[in-house]
Amino acid sequence: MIFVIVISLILVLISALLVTLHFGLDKKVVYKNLQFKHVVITGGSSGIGKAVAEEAAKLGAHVTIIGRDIAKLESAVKDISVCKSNDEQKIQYAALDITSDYSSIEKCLSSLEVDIGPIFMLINCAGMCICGQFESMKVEDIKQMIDLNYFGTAYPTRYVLKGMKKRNEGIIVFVSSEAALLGIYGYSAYSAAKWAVRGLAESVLMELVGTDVRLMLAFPPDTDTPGFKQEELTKPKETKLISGSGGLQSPESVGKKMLLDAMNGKTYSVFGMSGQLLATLYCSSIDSFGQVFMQILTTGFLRAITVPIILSFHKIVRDGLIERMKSEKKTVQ
Ligand SMILES: NC(=O)C1=CN([C@@H]2O[C@H](COP(=O)(O)OP(=O)(O)OC[C@H]3O[C@@H](n4cnc5c(N)ncnc54)[C@H](OP(=O)(O)O)[C@@H]3O)[C@@H](O)[C@H]2O)C=CC1
Ligand SMILES: CCCCCCCCCCCCCCCC(=O)[C@@H](N)CO
Repeated sequence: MIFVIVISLILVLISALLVTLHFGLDKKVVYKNLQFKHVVITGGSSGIGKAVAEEAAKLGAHVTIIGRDIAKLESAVKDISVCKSNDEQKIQYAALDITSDYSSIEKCLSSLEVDIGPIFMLINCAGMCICGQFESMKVEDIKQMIDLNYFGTAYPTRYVLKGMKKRNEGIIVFVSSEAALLGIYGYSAYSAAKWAVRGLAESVLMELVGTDVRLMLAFPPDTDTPGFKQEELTKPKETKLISGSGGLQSPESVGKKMLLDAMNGKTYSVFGMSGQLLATLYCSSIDSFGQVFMQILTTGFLRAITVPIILSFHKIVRDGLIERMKSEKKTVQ
């Protein structure tokens, strides 16, 4: 009996491999340098976005950062300029609220292209997280999560796609979050927006098959940025405990890896063990035969590891509930 099962599994694997070979993998597009290429980074005045901007400047790019606060933009331009690899590079900013209507986004980005040149790389990094139990969240915050994290990515992307497809070159980066790979207590409204970012990315990706334009989706875990420090102030204890188990990265390491992964034609960019684990289970990119083979060998085993982890998260929530009930009783007495 076991012999029959093993033989059938091997036959299934071999036929799957033959069919995969028949269709062939998508062409891998690698961009080796950014010398004098125009790189636009929304949210480039702080945290992860600023770190990516500094890396792009080191690689010789013309860099435009986008944000709302002009003092922050000016000071970031100074810091990014220090990273330039030659004097002809232009480092500048554009003040724009990325939640504005489409025509404002179009106007801003097209004027940047007139000034500096066609956008070669768009990094959609502007975003933020407001945490809380869903029923207690301000209704306007729920909408803000989608306006900023989703539309703030969708609109600039819609604008750059036409030109990139026409020139048959370019890279778009979407910054999602590990919170778009599994639902987490306290991240509801934010997570839904980052999940939408993932849905958009994977569909647009398929629309780019056959071209040399690439789109990469990044899933950072907690990263020690000004935005993260702000979010920690109101984050429920349960969210801190669960989210913290993914570790804390530095914006510099996330920014550097993100930029290199995008230039190397990766579909997903993940950070640390938690990112590897979650992406293997829930994303399963098809970049190489070796990668697919590893996925086939490991996913069952990884599922066995993650089920107890997820259940331990549920225990954190149950413990929090018991603690709150106890303290409510005390205050009544
Ligand atoms: N830090 C973390 O733990 C993680 C972060 N992420 C994601 O990474 C991205 C960067 O986060 P992080 O570096 O922590 O954030 P920061 O708060 O440090 O920086 C956010 C940047 O976005 C800009 N921004 C915010 N709102 C707008 C707006 N309406 N229009 C234009 N620009 C705006 C800010 O400038 P200004 O305020 O001047 O507009 C700033 O430049 C976000 O999308 C976040 O969701 C994902 C996973 C983990
Ligand atoms: C199922 C397998 C489990 C394996 C271990 C997984 C650990 C989960 C950690 C999730 C971390 C989510 C971080 C989101 C950070 C973020 O987006 C905010 N900080 C935004 O600012």
